[in-house]
Amino acid sequence: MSNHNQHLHVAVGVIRDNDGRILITQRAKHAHQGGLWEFPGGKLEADEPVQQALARELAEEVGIQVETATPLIKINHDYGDRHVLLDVWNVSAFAGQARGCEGQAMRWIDAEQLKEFTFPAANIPIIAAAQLPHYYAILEGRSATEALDNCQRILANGVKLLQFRVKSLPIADLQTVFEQVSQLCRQQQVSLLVNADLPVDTVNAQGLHLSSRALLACHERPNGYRWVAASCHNLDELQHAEALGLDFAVLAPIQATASHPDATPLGWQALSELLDHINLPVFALGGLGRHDLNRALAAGAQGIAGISTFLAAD
Ligand SMILES: Nc1nc2c([nH]c(=O)n2[C@@H]2O[C@H](COP(=O)(O)OP(=O)(O)OP(=O)(O)O)[C@@H](O)[C@H]2O)c(=O)[nH]1
Ligand SMILES: [Mg+2]
Repeated sequence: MSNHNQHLHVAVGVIRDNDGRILITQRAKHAHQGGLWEFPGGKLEADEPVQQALARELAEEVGIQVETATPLIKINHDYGDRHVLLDVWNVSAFAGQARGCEGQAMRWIDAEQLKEFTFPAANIPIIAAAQLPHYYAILEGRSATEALDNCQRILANGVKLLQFRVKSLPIADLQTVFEQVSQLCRQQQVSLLVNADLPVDTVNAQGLHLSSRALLACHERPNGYRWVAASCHNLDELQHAEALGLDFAVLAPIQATASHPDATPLGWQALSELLDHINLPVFALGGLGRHDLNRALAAGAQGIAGISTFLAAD
């Protein structure tokens, strides 16, 4: 029987142990995408809820009992012979000792090692999502002193992903602040993305964050960065970011915000509907706080981006 145009809904688990390592297994040689590495999981049965399928598949394939699972990302991918909806969950607590119940090879690896293994094509955004944290802080400041102070407050809150969006400073001050922020980020293993008018040769940042205008002017992914992200406000911009192969996007505004009083908020429902069409980790931004994380995850987002919410003490 031909599988052509088959639509499969698949429950997939990114399982983490107490050290934050991730479990990967190798697909059987003769299976679809055989021999490649994967995150354990499998097809939903008729009328089976996705979380139940996740628990069943992870028990069958790697012998664990899921205790805590939160949504990570949904991927729609067409392999030509079949269409898959990969419904991917972070499994942060489980009982039992993982083992390859079907005789498959299995490894526990650090998130940064994921790129050393070959996964099916659909997994590229899953890997980015698994490597990214839930919070993305945007650093602003009206003076060098204020920017540096804000940076220290953000890092003290445990943020591991930071966008440098300091504008309107004399170039010499901007460069000095950038150097100081860079150094703090290196010391504290924080990934830094630059969204500022700095001369390219002074920017030794790991990442680049494109404004929506810069995104639309790009025809290919900028070279040489560990992370490239973009600010988006609608489906067109999100699709452009995905087509360029960017690592993630920020979508705004979700709620009303004092910093952009004229912008119409998208709301949670529109966020969720937009994300159903996008295979990219997306942070929700605009009028949100850290307490909105679960709501953002339920809508299919990677997490929360923000400015002021990361300045306040936890
Ligand atoms: N489990 C899993 N499946 C993936 C991943 N990436 C990906 O493209 N797939 C695709 O999702 C589809 C379903 O997965 P599966 O073969 O694990 O389904 P299953 O466990 O129910 O297999 P079975 O038919 O042997 O019972 C396959 O076409 C597979 O290629 C991944 O990371 N994990
Ligand atoms: Mg499977």
